[in-house]
Amino acid sequence: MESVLKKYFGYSEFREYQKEVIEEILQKRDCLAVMATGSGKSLCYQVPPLVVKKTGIVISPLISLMQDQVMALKQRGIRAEYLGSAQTNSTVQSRAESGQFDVLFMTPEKACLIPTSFWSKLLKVGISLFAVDEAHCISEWGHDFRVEYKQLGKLRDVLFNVPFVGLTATATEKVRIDIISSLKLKDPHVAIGSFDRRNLFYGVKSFNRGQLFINELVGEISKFVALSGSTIVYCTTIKDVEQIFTSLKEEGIKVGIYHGQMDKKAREESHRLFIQDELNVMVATIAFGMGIDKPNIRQVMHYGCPKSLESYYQESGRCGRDGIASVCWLYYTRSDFAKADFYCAESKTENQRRAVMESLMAAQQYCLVTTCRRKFLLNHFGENSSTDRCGNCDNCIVLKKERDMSREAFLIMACIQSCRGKWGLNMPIDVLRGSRSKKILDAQFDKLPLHGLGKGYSSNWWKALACQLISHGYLMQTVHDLYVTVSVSSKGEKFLSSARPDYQPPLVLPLSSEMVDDDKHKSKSGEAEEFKSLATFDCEGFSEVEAQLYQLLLEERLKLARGIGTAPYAICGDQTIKNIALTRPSTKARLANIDGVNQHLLVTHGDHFLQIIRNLSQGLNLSLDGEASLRTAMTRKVYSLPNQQMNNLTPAKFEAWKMWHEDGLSIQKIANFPGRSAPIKEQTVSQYLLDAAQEDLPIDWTRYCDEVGLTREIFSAILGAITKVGSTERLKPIKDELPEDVSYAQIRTSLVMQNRGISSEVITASCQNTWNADQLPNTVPECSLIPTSICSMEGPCEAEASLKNSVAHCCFEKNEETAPVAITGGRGLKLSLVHDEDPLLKKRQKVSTVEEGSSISLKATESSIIEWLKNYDGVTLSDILEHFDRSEEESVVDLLSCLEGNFFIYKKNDVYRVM
Ligand SMILES: Nc1ncnc2c1ncn2[C@@H]1O[C@H](COP(=O)(O)OP(=O)(O)OP(=O)(O)O)[C@@H](O)[C@H]1O
Repeated sequence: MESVLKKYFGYSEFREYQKEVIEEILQKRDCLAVMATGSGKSLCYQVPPLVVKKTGIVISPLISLMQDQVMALKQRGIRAEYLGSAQTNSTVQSRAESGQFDVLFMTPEKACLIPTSFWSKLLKVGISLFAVDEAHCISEWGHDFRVEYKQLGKLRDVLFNVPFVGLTATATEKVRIDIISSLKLKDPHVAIGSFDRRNLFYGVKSFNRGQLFINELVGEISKFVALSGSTIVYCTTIKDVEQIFTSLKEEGIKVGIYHGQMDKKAREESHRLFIQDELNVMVATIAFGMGIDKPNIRQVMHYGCPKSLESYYQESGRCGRDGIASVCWLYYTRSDFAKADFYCAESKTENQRRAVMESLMAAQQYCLVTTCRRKFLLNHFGENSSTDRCGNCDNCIVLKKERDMSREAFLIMACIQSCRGKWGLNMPIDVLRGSRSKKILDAQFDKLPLHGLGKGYSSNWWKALACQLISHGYLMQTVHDLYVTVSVSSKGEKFLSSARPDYQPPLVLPLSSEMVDDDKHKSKSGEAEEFKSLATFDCEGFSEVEAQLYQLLLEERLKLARGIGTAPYAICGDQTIKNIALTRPSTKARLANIDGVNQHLLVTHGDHFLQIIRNLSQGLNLSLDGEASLRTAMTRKVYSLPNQQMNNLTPAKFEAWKMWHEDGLSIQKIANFPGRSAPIKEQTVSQYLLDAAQEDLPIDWTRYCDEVGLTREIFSAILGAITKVGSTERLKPIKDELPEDVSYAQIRTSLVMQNRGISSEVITASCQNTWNADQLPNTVPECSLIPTSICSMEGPCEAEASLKNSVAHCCFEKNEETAPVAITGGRGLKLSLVHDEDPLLKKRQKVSTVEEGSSISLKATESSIIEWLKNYDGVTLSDILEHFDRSEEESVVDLLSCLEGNFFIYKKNDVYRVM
């Protein structure tokens, strides 16, 4: 699974829920995945076909959506196609039935109408899964019910034994049950993710219709586009779409238009241009909907309140699908809330009308809340938010002004009560504002003592206050067929009973933006200032030139995409480009290591990318393979070899020694020094230093032992193992005598120290390892067996002394279930102190077990490494070095880089695996 993920998608980690769903599908279990938009549901059906190498069928509701997905999959080297009315290639169906595609998309109509012979032929070659994307369309309770989806359950009997998978981003419990029964899912694995889109900022503003506001909006959008990229502006009417489109166009912005009255061709063209980044902004009605699969939309604006919170969540959720910070702004006017009649027009029953009204009320409430908007949204979808302040919505980041509104609250609540709770908000507010309309006179509300007492505030101000009182539980709304009434709740009654016209208990409430505007507490420019920071490019961790490089790389990706007629995001995501701008890889191996770089990208465009990175970095004076902190701290020096004769010291070794000895760099820093074509292993650097020592160059042994983690105890154990083995010709038998966590670097160091007569006294006593005395290997032999050079050392260290008193020939073997077990009496048994929780050690253990007894020295070649790696589920570099012990570490590392760069192998957590 993981090699498929890296090879085809370029990612190194699965996201939450992906792995479990894929594993269940591979076990042939039916699944239902309810995961937020952009959470990565597609991967759940894209990976299994590539793992089992059998076609996966995916039902998708829209041709445009299928076409975009096919385009993106092809860019990853995945054999994908679609079947549906728009498919002009007549060979697709016959190629599909012989299993020539990894992923085959179909409309529900096509899946139901295609002859059964198609399925039987395909079943013969094998079907890995039958996935139904946007599965909520199956349910009449869902917001996008599609009658053709209902028929899909029939295929359950035809595709017996094929795992069925339903995927959706929005599903209430009712819809979930409907999906399971309609698709006839058998004991499905249900994965329900969070609806929280943490990378999305939510904000709401009220506005007054008119060109003045549109100009302001256009200004905001152009600032945003210049910094951050794609924006969608959703409008509630075609008139608004046209007006905003024209204004943006006049401003010189690359803008597209999309609505239901355009002809199909024009709509498709608009869609294509936006997807391919040829347009920066799309102004559209919600007709520009479900088919948008573009992951790098950075902003979704709603010009007008949407009809429900469900549709708002869906529409706003189209931004930031790649996980990068993105923003969702909703602009509303009070008149948006009076559209119930319009939205209810198509509802036939009272229940349906009530549902529409309730949805609209929830959207209205979302606009008006002064508390955390994310929490409000999540609560609406039945999910609890872990915090009251998300820190990523306007209400959380802009401190709302608060003030005591007890008098105003008293007035409106008392007035609602006086009007006997039979009205919506308009009547009591008109009464408070002193209206003498016919309705008021007829009801004799002009006689009420409260009449005219609220003249000082606008009608919208009172509505905003009422909304606050609703969300704080003082007032409540009741939905009737086509109207809503507002009444005082028991909490409100309590407040009223403890208040008098001249005294009210304090009631401090935050001022919503409408109230602030009305109160004239805040200037217009003040508000613009507050939100300015949100429309900035998210350049965390970027220097100014790196941000420049990022923009240039985006342009290069666009050019490349144009050249091959695809969307830039299909080549690689924005996050991948960010990582490239930050690390500026100089070799294919380094490029391959970047998250999001897949094999197809590397093979097809790798050289081109490397060339661009090199040129652009050079132009901007940025080093390649950069690590910000190191890069600024130092520049790479060129060392020349001293004149003296040093047969075994190559320039690379000498350079490493100089960097360590003279510049004081650690082994780790030298290994990762920027400017290398690829980082070398720390073991390689430590070996270089040992080689330098053998050439009589001075080494600070105390510092060196500290860096390679050689303690006196380990040193002593190694000497013991050397004596026991009786030869230093090969390191493996010595290593086998030692605990797993003793490294080759430590063994080599001990050998060189032994050769050069360096005493263990040089090792700082404080350099302790974690072995307990009773865990220490009891391999220290009788003193007489220790080679003279060791015996000549000045006095044994504490550990050596304690070892001498221990029982000889006692060792530990790894017990899979429990802690290490002591086994006595064995001869030459392996000693393996295993930390059970460390999976890497387990892997090494597996390898060394297999290798036991092997005494043939092997040389590494590309094919021998691959062949050998095939036998294991993950092997570390030291395993490889141990196995191919006739090859120099440096050349093994080079070979591995090469294999990695060509996607034959991949590395994760320092473990190598075959693709
Ligand atoms: N494991 C992963 N690591 C990094 N990125 C990922 C991973 N899985 C998916 N993505 C990326 O996340 C983005 C959204 O994924 P995807 O299109 O599958 O979302 P989705 O849940 O299907 O959304 P929607 O409901 O809108 O269809 C894509 O750009 C995808 O490449």
